[in-house]
Amino acid sequence: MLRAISISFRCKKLSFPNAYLSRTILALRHISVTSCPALTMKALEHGTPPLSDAQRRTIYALSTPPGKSGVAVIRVSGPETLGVWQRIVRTTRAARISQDKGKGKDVNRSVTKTPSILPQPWKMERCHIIDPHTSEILDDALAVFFRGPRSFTTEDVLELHVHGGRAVVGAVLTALARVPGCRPASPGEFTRRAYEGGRLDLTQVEGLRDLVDADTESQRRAALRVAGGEARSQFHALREDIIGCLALIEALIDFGEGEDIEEGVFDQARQQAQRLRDRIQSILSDNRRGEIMRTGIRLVIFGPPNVGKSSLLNFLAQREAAIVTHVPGTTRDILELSLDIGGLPILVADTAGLRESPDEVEQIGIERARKAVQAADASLLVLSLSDAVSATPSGPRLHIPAEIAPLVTPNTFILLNKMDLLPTSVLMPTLTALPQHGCWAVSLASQTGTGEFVAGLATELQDRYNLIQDAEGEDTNVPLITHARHRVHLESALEFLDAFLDTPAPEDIVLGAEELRYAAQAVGKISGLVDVEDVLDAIFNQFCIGK
Ligand SMILES: Nc1nc2c(ncn2[C@@H]2O[C@H](COP(=O)(O)OP(=O)(O)OP(=O)(O)O)[C@@H](O)[C@H]2O)c(=O)[nH]1
Ligand SMILES: [Mg+2]
Repeated sequence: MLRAISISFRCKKLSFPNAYLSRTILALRHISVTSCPALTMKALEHGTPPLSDAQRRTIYALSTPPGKSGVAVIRVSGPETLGVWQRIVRTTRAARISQDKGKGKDVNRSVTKTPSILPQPWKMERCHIIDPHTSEILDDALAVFFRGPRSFTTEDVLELHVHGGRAVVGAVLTALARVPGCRPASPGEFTRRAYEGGRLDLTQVEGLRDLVDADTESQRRAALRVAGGEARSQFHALREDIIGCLALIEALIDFGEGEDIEEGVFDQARQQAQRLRDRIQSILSDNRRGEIMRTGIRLVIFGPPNVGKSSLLNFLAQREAAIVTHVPGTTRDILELSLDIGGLPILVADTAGLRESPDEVEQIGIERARKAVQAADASLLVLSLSDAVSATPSGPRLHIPAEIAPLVTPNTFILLNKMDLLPTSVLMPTLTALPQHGCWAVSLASQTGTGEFVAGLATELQDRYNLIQDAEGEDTNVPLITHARHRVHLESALEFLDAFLDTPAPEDIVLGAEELRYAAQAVGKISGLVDVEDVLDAIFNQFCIGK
């Protein structure tokens, strides 16, 4: 139908004879009649061409998860929202008003018979939802009208809080489909309208999505900050400063130093660019903390066979996720689980025990385990305490098998398991000789020391990812970058600033200005201020319908 309309417009522009035009439109109508549902037929019978999706600008969707629930929220947004209210919402307020005027006796019975009255914006009202054709009551509900631009999408928005049964929701959605100008929303369309209306920038859109997806406390806190506009204002300030630097150079190009412009402006611009460069560099040197916190810290459990790696995974998951037997080489493939450890999102992976093995299948598993350790954000080496610690004249000494040693770094956490197998006389001096940080001794069989281990691991990870809260419970040293997309644009802004700083002397100032312009554009792309059409679909399509 869209194509039909655009062709007819083009025909008009080229001044085709009217007879030709009407034949074309008739033919196109025929196409739409054969390809469109009953609604189209009905519209044509009444002599009005059906509306295209683009024309039906008012969208609606169930915003709560489908299925049975106490309450379901249906959202409507767009220019026809008030029309929707008038057609399907009958408030008890309206009935009361008409009763006061002596036109009705019983408020409840007269609600649907009462003509609609305008909503009181931002106030929740008790109402009946009615079928616009039959006036049948579909539900006893609550409705709230948000008058644009003071709404989520910046358009008029209506929220219907109905009973969360499938039949109720289905009936209300069907009623909405019957209101002219309305169509179902596509995934993320409400948020996209909020973005297009200037209510949110792209970082806030991403923050909102992360908030919906947040599984742990740290993810929730980080997403809430971004959705609230913290990243938006910082990226905005950065872009403004680059533009300020560009303004100096533009002034030099237009007027020249010395005559109309005071001396030293070029040097001033260079110093400013250098400071901006350092600022971006320090934002980028965050060890990907923001991205890791959002997606989860990848922690790989590794070590020799039969030391209790799978037992550890099961303990952390609090269920029998992995197979545990006394046979060395039980685990072959990588088993990954998403867990919440001390409020941190952790993707824990159990791996095959590392050893020389003639078994082809086991060899593949071992190779996968090695690669997983190398690609991980953090790794945890599990050893059996009795095998790993040997007595030496200078005290107990930790022994790491030769095939595992290359994978161990100063950042590797160590868990010494099976401490129940060591006699107390040997255990006590061993425990006192262990490193103070990142090393724990436990018995997964008897669950001795496991509480200290989990708390210690969480603290170490919080330290490492620098997510420490201050006395007021606020996170300190919060990373600005939370998505790989931000990093890509900041890296290119850094390159443009470097290119500006490399521009030789004031002669090439025009080229230098161009570099600064690109740097500002790169930072602008993070917020969606320029030229980001290509990324919009990717970002909004990840939302569920109704968001
Ligand atoms: N005594 C004792 N036995 C344990 C402890 N933890 C695990 N085990 C036993 O050690 C054996 C091996 O445990 P797993 O968890 O399968 O060890 P794994 O490191 O995953 O072994 P692979 O998958 O073969 O690499 C099982 O029989 C467990 O019951 C412990 O703390 N003490
Ligand atoms: Mg195992």
